[in-house]
Amino acid sequence: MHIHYISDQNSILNHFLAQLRDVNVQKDSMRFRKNMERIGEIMAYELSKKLSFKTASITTPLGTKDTMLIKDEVVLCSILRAGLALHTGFMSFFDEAENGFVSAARTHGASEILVEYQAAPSFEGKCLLLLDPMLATGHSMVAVINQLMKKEQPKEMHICVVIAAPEGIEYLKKHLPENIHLWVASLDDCLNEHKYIIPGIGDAGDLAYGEKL
Ligand SMILES: O=P(O)(O)OC[C@H]1O[C@H](OP(=O)(O)OP(=O)(O)O)[C@H](O)[C@@H]1O
Ligand SMILES: O=c1cc[nH]c(=O)[nH]1
Ligand SMILES: [Mg+2]
Repeated sequence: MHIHYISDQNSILNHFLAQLRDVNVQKDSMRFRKNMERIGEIMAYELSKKLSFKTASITTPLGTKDTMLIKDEVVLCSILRAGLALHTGFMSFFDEAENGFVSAARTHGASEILVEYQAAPSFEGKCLLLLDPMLATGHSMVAVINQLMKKEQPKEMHICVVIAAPEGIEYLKKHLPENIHLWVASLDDCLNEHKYIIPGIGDAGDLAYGEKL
């Protein structure tokens, strides 16, 4: 697996991550969603550097300019619910991307994953980006990928997460093909006994959309 840490250099990304984590700022769920979106935009920009490009000739009012434009067909697929705000950020940069949504529910203390809902376009031969802010045990991500890959194979797969636990990364390495890319904004310390990332941010879905029953 090729792992890319997008916060290995200090940048304004640190501010957005700090606000996501800060218990006082977290009370403002609109800011939480906005920061998730902004991190999606930054990650989309960094990831775009690894895509395939082709030359295009652009006509200006005064001449023409050869420019390198993205050749890959991009499909964005987020995991419900917490992936939605991140998805919005990616969409605002990959404006021609097709979009898919898959549900994953952690049951029995996060050891079993229910993947019940799937609405995704064909990604055969395309560049598939899987979006979820949290990679904790990695079980949700692997369950979703196994479900999606039953029928089709993308040309390239990029997993995009904001906060990752080392346990989740090890799980992906064990259960997914080697040629996958993993994009991470922050690598945190470990999981607690409830499979939450420490120090993490808490429950990303609840912080963005409110507590569920
Ligand atoms: O790596 P794992 O241990 O599988 O955990 C990560 C999953 O947990 C969170 O979703 P959650 O189940 O809380 O659903 P939600 O988005 O509806 O809150 C998160 O957004 C991931 O999908
Ligand atoms: O820390 C965690 C782990 C899983 N899901 C979350 O939202 N947060
Ligand atoms: Mg949740």
